[in-house]
Amino acid sequence: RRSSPDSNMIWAALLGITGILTLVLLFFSRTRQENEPPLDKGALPWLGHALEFGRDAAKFLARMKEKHGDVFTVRVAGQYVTVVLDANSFDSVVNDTVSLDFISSKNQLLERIFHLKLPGLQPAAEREWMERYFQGCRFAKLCQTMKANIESLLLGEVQGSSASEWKQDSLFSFCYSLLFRAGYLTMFESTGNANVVYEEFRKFDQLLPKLAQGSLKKEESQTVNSSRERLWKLGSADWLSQGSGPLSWQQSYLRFLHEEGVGAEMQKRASLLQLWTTQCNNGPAVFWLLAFLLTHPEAMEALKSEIRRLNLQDPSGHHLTSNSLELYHTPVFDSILSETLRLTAAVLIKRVVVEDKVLQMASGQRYKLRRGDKVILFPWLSPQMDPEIHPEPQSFKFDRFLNNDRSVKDKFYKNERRLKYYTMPWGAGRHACIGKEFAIATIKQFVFFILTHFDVKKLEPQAQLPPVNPSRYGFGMLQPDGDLQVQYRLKRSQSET
Ligand code: HEM
Ligand SMILES: CCCCC[C@H](O)/C=C/[C@@H]1[C@@H](C/C=C\CCCC(=O)O)[C@@H]2C[C@H]1OO2
Repeated sequence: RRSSPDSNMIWAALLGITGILTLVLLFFSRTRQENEPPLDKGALPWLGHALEFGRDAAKFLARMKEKHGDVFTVRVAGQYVTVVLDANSFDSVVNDTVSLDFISSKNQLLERIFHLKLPGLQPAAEREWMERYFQGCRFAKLCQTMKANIESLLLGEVQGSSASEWKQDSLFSFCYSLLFRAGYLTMFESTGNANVVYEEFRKFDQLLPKLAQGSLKKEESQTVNSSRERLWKLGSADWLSQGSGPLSWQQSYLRFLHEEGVGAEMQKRASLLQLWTTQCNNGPAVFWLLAFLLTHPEAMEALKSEIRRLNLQDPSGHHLTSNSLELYHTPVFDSILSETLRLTAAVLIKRVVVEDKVLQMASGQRYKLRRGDKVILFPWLSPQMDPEIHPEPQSFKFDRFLNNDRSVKDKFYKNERRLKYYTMPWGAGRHACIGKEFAIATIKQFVFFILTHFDVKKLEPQAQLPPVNPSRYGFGMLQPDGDLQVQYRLKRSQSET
């Protein structure tokens, strides 16, 4: 069959265009330059490693570390991301506020996840406001109210059931729901319907990683949109028309935003951001801690014996208040919490390179970073799961952070160098967690109350920990895929009083 002159011309044009595109791609395509980290662009044009990264960031980054070492650059959806996994060199990332910027990448996420734009708001002013709130009298009041809410919600769970009757529940749902509701009543609306907000919040939270990565399916997108709308409505608080009582944390925050010139619509959206930021980690943290205790009897026994030694009473015979509980030395509990967070806190620390930078490694090596690229740390992989720092890193060892004399162990080494960052659940530098002390106080209150007032056991004695949901790597506390069935009841001595 003979082709017409027209189709010959079309073929020639197509070939020409393809040739030009190939030349342009070759010319502009990125190659590794001298003194730059190893470059791994992945097989897919433009997308690079985006799919593998999104599916399971921990697995992907571990594979790259195996291939390239502690520093490398990968292509992820058109972006070049340099990953730094040498904990001895973290300071040159977390302490650099000149060449590296946190805000622009955070703002992108805020817009995508919460439809939130706060152009007039100074991030430093907001952070300062929050830091001040989590100190002194207001902090003490928050701890007290949180303690009261935790206790009444926990006791509410067994109200009406007879003294020795075991109740059954799924541990993750139980912990997340209870801590969310206690946190909501403490910081947001003390008279609100925390159950309804929690149900909606979970739908949103479950899809948040996919929303952040832009990989939602159509029906998931609809769920997220309607959940977000409902949460905006449920969570909007009016700080102006309140009576004479003290403002809640949320109302004070909204008043602060108003004074900074933020309008009502963005205030409502910022409220949801803060609801997520302040409530998404405590429940999962307590779940993992209790799940480790239930699957490691020696850890449970060590903690119970520490609690018995405290006697949980002050010399005047009164039960401990939340403040005095914080004052007690609880090295075993502290070690168990650190070990829990080492295994299950998995935030990605991300910065944008705003001017060309030389990354100074502890080894003396220097790497050039290009403006416009991103830099990330993933402390879960390194230092938290590094076998040179923490032998048998996959195992839960309740005394990993204890010295032989039961004092807190804080000396860890890599390559004979003492590490500043041997575990990093709270982030580091100018953007580290603001609520750390409050979170620790809350987790301690919850765990101590449950162990002193309830009997708790696994439903199936042989049951193991559920696996991790791999889509959560990078988004704060990990969550399980599945759950752990447990039984609990009020302790005899408590039900008699
Ligand atoms: C186990 C519990 C918690 C863990 C593991 C945790 C962890 C973190 C981490 C790693 C960051 C920094 C993320 C980054 O560098 O991008 C962060 C930020 C933050 N956390 Fe926490 N957090 C917890 C609980 C809380 C609680 C209870 C509150 C408040 C009530 C809170 C308030 C905040 C706030 C406001 C920020 C934002 C800081 C900023 O943007 O500058 N966190 N948290
Ligand atoms: C999702 C963006 C909001 C950031 C708010 C705040 O600065 C951080 C709060 C962290 C948050 C960390 C989770 C995700 C960060 C996104 C990682 C990425 O850039 O891909 C969560 C609550 C706080 O601890 O864990």
